[in-house]
Amino acid sequence: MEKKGKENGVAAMAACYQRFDPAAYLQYNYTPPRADFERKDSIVPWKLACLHRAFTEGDVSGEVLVDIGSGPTLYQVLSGCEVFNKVLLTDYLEVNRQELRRWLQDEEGCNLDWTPYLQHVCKLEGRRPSAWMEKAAKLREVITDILPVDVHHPQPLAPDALPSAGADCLVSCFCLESVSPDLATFTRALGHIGRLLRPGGHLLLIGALGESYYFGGPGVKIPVVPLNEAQVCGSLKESGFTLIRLEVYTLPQDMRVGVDDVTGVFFVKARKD
Ligand SMILES: C[S@@+](CC[C@H](N)C(=O)[O-])C[C@H]1O[C@@H](n2cnc3c(N)ncnc32)[C@H](O)[C@@H]1O
Ligand SMILES: O=S(=O)(c1ccc2c(c1)CN[C@@H](CF)C2)N1CCSCC1
Repeated sequence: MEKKGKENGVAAMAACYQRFDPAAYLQYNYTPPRADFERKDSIVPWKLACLHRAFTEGDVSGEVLVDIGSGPTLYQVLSGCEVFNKVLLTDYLEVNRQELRRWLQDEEGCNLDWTPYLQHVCKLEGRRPSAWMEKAAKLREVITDILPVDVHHPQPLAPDALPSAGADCLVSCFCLESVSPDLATFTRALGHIGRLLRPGGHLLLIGALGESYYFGGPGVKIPVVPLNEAQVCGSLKESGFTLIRLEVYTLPQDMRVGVDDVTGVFFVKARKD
């Protein structure tokens, strides 16, 4: 794509996000019936189990974990907060950073109660579900910053955001494909965030398969670059990552409720070469 076209696509995407509504987004994706902990085939326990295993199987360690494109959600770091003593959350929009700050500062006005997610991860860790308050306190202790990020910039974070060696681990969920107009831009963005990671550091990536749009609020239809597994693997290789594990979840028919056209979800654990 010639340079002008690439910039236009990214600019158009940024314009869509000016209408993103964190409260609606949380309601569409993170409350029942879509987010159901009781269903055996539910996506939310699957995602939390993928993250729990990835963070606790012994090869992931260090000081600094960065979540790229956090949005208004915290589930991404519920397992990682027990492994890293410095966790950075990041997002492009101030409205999302404000939502995260409200939870972090235990203020009124949060748009989602994360207790069921905290309790579920405590169960995965073999702790009693009532330990969720301790986990919430741990999160509030280790999340040291909530920063602006733009994955389309070669340097997605402010220069002083990370130690010179880079982060030890990155996690990113439903971000890159949701902010990229095409596969080349997705791959470029993956390369940009890869530069935030030290060599040998780990990337945990969760994303949508086969999705071409989602609603980021009432009437806020946001385009998504539809991906398949082969394209995800190709982009990882092209961006200097070695794949450790790829897992795929296929959405049950009744989970396809119109807020998006996602058909499946991938989980990737990879290591930076
Ligand atoms: C689909 S949401 C994913 C939110 C969350 N990680 C999750 O798992 O639900 C995509 C997020 O990407 C953010 N975003 C939009 N443009 C971005 C950009 N250029 N760089 C980084 N993040 C961006 C949006 O603000 C939004 O929070
Ligand atoms: O956790 S999910 O896999 C999920 C969670 C978030 C998103 C999607 C899917 C797909 N569209 C994304 C747009 F970027 C956002 N999930 C989909 C099934 S029901 C519960 C929510």
